[in-house]
Amino acid sequence: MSNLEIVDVSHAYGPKKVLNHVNLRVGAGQVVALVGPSGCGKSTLLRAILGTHPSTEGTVMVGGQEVIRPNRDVGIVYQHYSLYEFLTARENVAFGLMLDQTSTPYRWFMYFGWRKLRKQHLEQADEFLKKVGLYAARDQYPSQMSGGMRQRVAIAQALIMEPKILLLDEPFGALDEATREELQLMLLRLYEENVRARSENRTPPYTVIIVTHELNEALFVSDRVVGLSQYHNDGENGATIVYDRPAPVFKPDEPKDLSRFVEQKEELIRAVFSPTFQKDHRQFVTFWQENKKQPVEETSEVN
Ligand SMILES: Nc1ncnc2c1ncn2[C@@H]1O[C@H](COP(=O)(O)OP(=O)(O)OP(=O)(O)O)[C@@H](O)[C@H]1O
Repeated sequence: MSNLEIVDVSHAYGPKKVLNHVNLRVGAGQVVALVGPSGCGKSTLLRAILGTHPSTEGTVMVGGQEVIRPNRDVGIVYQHYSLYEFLTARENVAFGLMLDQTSTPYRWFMYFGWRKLRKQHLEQADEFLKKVGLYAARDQYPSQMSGGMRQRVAIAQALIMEPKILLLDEPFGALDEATREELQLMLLRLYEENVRARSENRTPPYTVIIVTHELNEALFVSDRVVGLSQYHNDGENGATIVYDRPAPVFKPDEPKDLSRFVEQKEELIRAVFSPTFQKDHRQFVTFWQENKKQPVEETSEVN
């Protein structure tokens, strides 16, 4: 079973058709970069996956369940961090678990049980802060942190809920170049956990869709690039997936060798961003055919 399955999703805002028969299947452990021209409907698609704005047609399934409202199987981190200013890093990360696992009466009337649970949640938060390289700052408040540190906390805050899919909506867009690179490496480190889990026959823990305007970032941090675009033969009825191919996988300790994806970046620019490159939109939608390592049942393609 795929972690995310988008089946024939179309969306319109009144008469304005934005998404046009979008189909996408994402397996556990994939890190998908979602790119596309400005205004093509990336946020609309994310909102349908999140369940805040279900699509006008089609179905979104996460972990085999139809998404009709926000739920804990889908996490999201936005460009502008939304941490609780009055909580430390570890308290911020533990906060979701506390809300999920305790009620107000429980916290009031089961004081000792609550204290014990809280200790466990804070310990779990510490583990996730280690994963995002922020353990040393666990007792700092957001006002004492840089933008990059806050974004790491936001990612740990989302990961601790163990979502079936984590949506990252331009997560590094507000950061300077050097900090952005550090956070990209952090994502590659998380991806290494997926690789390790796969090699030990465990389910890889992190399944991610990252929306980014930066094509170098898209190709660097993901193992699959999906292009959503209105530039295709039926574009007047909205954007659809016109590109879906594997991306090169980098290791965090390797040099960032951009030459490994120069050709693919040019292909992506033509296939997704060029208004004049007329094409059958299936031509570059070949991820499952190309990725032979996936189980057989995943190879029948969509769209
Ligand atoms: N609530 C809304 N009501 C009407 N039109 C909307 C609404 N939200 C988005 N749109 C329109 O739908 C289209 C897709 O918007 P969306 O924000 O999903 O695109 P996007 O690809 O995320 O854009 P960007 O890359 O610029 O963030 C745009 O033309 C936008 O103006």
